[in-house]
Amino acid sequence: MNVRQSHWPRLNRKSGDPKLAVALYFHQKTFLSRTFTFKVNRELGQWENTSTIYPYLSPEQKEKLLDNFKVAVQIPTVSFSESDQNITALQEFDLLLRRVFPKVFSSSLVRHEVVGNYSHLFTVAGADAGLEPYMLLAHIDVVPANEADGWDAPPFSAQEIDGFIYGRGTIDNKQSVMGILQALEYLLERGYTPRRTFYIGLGHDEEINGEEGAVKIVNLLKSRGVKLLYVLDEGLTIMDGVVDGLNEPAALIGVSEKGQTTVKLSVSTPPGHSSMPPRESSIGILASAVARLEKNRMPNLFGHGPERATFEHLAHKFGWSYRMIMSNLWLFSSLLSSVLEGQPDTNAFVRTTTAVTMFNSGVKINVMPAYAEAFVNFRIHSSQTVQEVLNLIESTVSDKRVKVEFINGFDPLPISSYEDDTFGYQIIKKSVQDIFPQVTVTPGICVANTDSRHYTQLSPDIYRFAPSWYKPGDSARFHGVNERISIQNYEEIVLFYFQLMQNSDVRNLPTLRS
Ligand SMILES: CCCCCCCC/C=C\CCCCCCCC(=O)N[C@@H](Cc1ccccc1)C(=O)O
Ligand SMILES: [Zn+2]
Ligand SMILES: [Zn+2]
Repeated sequence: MNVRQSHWPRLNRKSGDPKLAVALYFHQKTFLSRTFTFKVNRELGQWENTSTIYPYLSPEQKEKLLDNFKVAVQIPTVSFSESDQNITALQEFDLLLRRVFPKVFSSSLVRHEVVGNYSHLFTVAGADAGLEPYMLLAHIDVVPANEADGWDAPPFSAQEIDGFIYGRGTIDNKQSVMGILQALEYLLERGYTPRRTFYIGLGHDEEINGEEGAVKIVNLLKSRGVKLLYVLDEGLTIMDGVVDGLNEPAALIGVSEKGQTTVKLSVSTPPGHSSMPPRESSIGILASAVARLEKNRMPNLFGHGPERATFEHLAHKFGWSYRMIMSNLWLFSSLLSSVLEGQPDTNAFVRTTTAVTMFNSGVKINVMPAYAEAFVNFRIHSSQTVQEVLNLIESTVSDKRVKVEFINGFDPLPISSYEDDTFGYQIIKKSVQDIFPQVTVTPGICVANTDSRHYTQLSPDIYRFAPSWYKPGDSARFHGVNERISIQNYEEIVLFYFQLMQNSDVRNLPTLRS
């Protein structure tokens, strides 16, 4: 029997997962020499009987939450650069939050503080001060968007097309900002008193490093001696149809995020008349170096980081041909990793990526340029370090005329626990399964960075996930054109946070049935 039935009747559309553990031992030099366990979600035992408010939205609530979300998307809270943000929009956003979430801002249970001028910290007091608090994060700012790049609707219009709301921030990350507060608003309206204290941190500068928002919130919490049971921020999503051979949707909970480093390559040559050019120009030398970096990608490290666990958890969900490949990785690992490196999003999962993002040179068409520079941004796989990547860059560039300068960087983030007895991971997993019963939950690695990387001193268990649906073609919407979310998905997101806040109120996870 699925014991959750008694507490969440509607939510139990999925039957219990089968118990299955098959361990295969391989003897190759790569990760395949380690145990490869086909670990299927184990059904957890009896959940504590807390009084829960049923996750339901009335037609009026659906209409209201959509209106609120649209207005949020219409406010252009753009971070242009570290020194250029749309301050007026951030102020307007502050007023919006106060207007549309009256319960949150008036409840005696909620303390609201503005941090770093435009970020927000909410402390929601739990009835049992003995329980360790948790924290939900999201960010208000967005990257710039230009309609002329090919948007089907103006990027700050929140226009509705075929059941989708179009606009910058709809999946990065106003769906979480508004979804979290909307869920809390509805819970408070329905008389909810949390048992476990929780924090909500809404940063205003995530897209430009989070120094004024997340970093200041962390310092404030540290000064108060706060320790967090878990942290949940934006990050991975529900993947549907993105991975070849995987026929069911999978919610990937980011248990870590990649590191990154940016280097500047530059070449200086004597300037001169373009009618008597040297054999190689500064631009040509630099272009060759950049081309070598693009051509000689960083090694495919599939299996050396948490992506191995992703495939372990998903193995039983693949079609038979892929299952056979995964059951015989000693033979087929290079085949699988070459499939993964075939698409930009899955490629990002298996290696340190190389992105040439800026290239500048030249002043006049008949003057040989004295100087050329390029910036290359690397996102570092979990099993590598900044130093190792820098060494590989030097050996690939391998041209004394090209100066390689380290601009900034940080190593991949620690890997948070995703064990059966890890509170945060299991609560997020249960909340996903409550709202999305058709979805398999698995750990993953977040390929981009989030504000949560500033929280490592407050908690060892940091997760990066928001339940947006991610389908083929959607990778181009992040920071790209036609960013959008379906209306149904936004409602699901509100319900997910609604459920997460209540699920987090259990004192302990159920003990596992043997
Ligand atoms: C097996 C399946 C593999 C699928 C893998 C990949 C799927 C990718 C899905 C979603 C990715 C969304 C990432 C959302 C978070 C975006 C956050 C962001 O943009 N962060 C900025 C932060 C930053 C960092 C440093 C300087 C300035 C800003 C970023 O990382 O650039
Ligand atoms: Zn984001
Ligand atoms: Zn972003």
